Amino acid sequence: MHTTHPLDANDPLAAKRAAFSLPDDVIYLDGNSLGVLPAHVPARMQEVVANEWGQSLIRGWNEHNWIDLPQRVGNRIARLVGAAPGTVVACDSTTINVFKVVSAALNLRPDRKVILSDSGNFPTDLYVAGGLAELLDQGHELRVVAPEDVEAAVTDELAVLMLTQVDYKTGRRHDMKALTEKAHAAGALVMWDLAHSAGAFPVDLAGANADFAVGCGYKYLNGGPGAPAFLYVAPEHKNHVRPPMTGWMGHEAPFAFDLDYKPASGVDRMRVGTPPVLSLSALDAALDVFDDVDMGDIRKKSVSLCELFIKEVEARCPDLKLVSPRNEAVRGSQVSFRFKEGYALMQALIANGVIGDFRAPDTVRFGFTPLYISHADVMGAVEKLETILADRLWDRDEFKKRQKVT
Ligand SMILES: Cc1ncc(COP(=O)(O)O)c(C=O)c1O
Ligand SMILES: Nc1c(O)cccc1C(=O)C[C@H](N)C(=O)O
Repeated sequence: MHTTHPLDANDPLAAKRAAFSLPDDVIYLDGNSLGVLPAHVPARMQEVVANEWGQSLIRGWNEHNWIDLPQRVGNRIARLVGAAPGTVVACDSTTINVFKVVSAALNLRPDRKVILSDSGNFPTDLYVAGGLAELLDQGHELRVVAPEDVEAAVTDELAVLMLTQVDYKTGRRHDMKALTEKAHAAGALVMWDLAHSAGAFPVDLAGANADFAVGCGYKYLNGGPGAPAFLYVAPEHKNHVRPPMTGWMGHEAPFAFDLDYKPASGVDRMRVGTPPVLSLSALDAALDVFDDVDMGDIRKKSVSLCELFIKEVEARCPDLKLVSPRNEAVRGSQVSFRFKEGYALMQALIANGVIGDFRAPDTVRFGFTPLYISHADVMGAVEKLETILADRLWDRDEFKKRQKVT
């Protein structure tokens, strides 16, 4: 196993690894699916559970300002995705936020009926948009084209262009600014799913003029399994959108217990019910690791890690075929390869301490999270990969048996 690599010598993020609790015997290349536990989070959670909840009880809503956690955490995420304060709220799951945002966007384009997306989108986004079109029963259509055909498919029929910036399987990255501009020129609104972008590289929602965005709290933001997600509404829409879920936490005065619904001003109207204080507190604490980090440094190191991985795998594991873009400019922070027995290969890798994941039918996927992964880890992972392939260690029944969650 490599313990040092020359490219790690001047890494401005090297010290960050100590801020995470990583098992010693694991090279973790799956932070794009579930981020790593920041080392200070357990103590913070102990404090929240034992003192905030345990001692303050119901008084905690005021004493610890639990009620504003969605905005406070939202504002911290806003900084990472190039959004102004007061435009992001941390709430619900990404799936639910897709529903809320697409519905609100359709409502702003009542004369148009087409939602355009691509076949590289994460299925939940497509399921939700298709389901919403059915539910509305007003003739809406979800149109799905190949990722490379999106630009040409933008027409003046579009109400909403709904895209995930980084393809979860291949790591291919859409040009957010160019596609947003194109959609706006056609009179459409745009929603970006930043699940594989937020915390992975600099995102500039305001600079791209995006209308809406959603994203996950448990991937590169390290908020823990099932962490709350976030949503963004551009300043020009945030006081006009009509939320589809008119819950009391999106009301202008929830504690007036008024019988009539009046939306809160700003992005708060997209909140629905009581915030999950424990999970939001974990996400809030986890975001501390970004406080003194330059997202430009994260991107620089991410590119370097991905380039090294691609170069070494292609040189040493010729049976693997690269599916990610070779050009870093159109790639996120993950690298995928195709291998016929990809599932068994990934299980063998995991059994040997290298954790990535598998996406059907034949893709092995490796996420590179610069806050806690080094170039030495990349070399260590490639070495295991090379041995497992050379010795056909994947070719065992135990590695071929599918698990419930892959
Ligand atoms: C791009 C993308 N969008 C949405 C989701 C789903 O989010 P959730 O299951 O947290 O609602 C995921 C991953 O699960 C994803 O990768
Ligand atoms: N959310 C997940 C889960 O609950 C279990 C296993 C994986 C996930 C994921 O996040 C998958 C992920 N969005 C992906 O990019 O494939």
